[in-house]
Amino acid sequence: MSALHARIDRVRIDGRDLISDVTLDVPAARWTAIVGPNGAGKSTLLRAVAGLQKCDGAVLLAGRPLHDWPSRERARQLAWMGQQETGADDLLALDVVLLGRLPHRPWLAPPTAADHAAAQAAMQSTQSWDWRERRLGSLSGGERQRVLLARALAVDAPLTLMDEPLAHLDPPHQAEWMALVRARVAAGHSVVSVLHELHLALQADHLVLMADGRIVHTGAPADTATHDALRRVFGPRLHIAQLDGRWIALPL
Ligand SMILES: Nc1ncnc2c1ncn2[C@@H]1O[C@H](COP(=O)(O)OP(=O)(O)OP(=O)(O)O)[C@@H](O)[C@H]1O
Repeated sequence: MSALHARIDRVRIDGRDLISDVTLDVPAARWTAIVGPNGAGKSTLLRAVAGLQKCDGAVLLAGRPLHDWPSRERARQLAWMGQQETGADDLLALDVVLLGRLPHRPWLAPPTAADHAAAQAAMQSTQSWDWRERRLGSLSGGERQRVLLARALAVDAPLTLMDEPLAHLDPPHQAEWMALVRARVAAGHSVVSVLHELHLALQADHLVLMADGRIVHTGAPADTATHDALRRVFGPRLHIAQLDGRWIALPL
């Protein structure tokens, strides 16, 4: 079964169709990367399938319509990491990560020892535990990103959607992020990430390529058809080659 299946006829904002005729199938226990040029509609699609953006269409989460899920259950099933999220700047980093545990406890109940343990494990896995007592707004872009990643991981949801999770991360932490994703997928979880880093997207299990509000190709990152589609969308200067057995893409 798919972790998520979406048929989106359109997303219309201010009289403009930002997404048209999209079918997105997210395989279970796999890492799916969504790529495409600026303005292609990647974030809009991710927000629509997460239920954060109104759309014409239907989204099935683990086979059940998204809007049929009781909200707390849905929040345990689907974790979200958005792009440039604001609003929690005054909170301590640890409290931000503990927000990820909210769906696991009754309304207004204080965090349990298990919640604290999950938050600590998540922060240690993103190397953000050291600044647990610092306010989110005082952190650098990359430090902040690692706290927000820890919050998404602390949910421990079967499906995690991440919009540009690598923004601001230095190369070692990009590699760490990929190892975290791999570990989650090995444990049976599903991950969808919108990425601009094509060299990392090519390490995913499944690639979704968008352009002009549509999905123009889906396939395995190693497939020649996927490479041809990437060059069609990003231009012939995109050089795709193998390095140490992995596919990389460079604009040359
Ligand atoms: N709230 C909005 N109101 C009007 N237009 C919007 C809104 N949100 C997005 N758009 C437009 O929809 C199009 C798709 O935006 P979206 O953010 O989904 O693209 P993207 O592929 O994620 O881009 P990027 O790679 O630059 O982040 C863009 O042209 C954008 O300007």
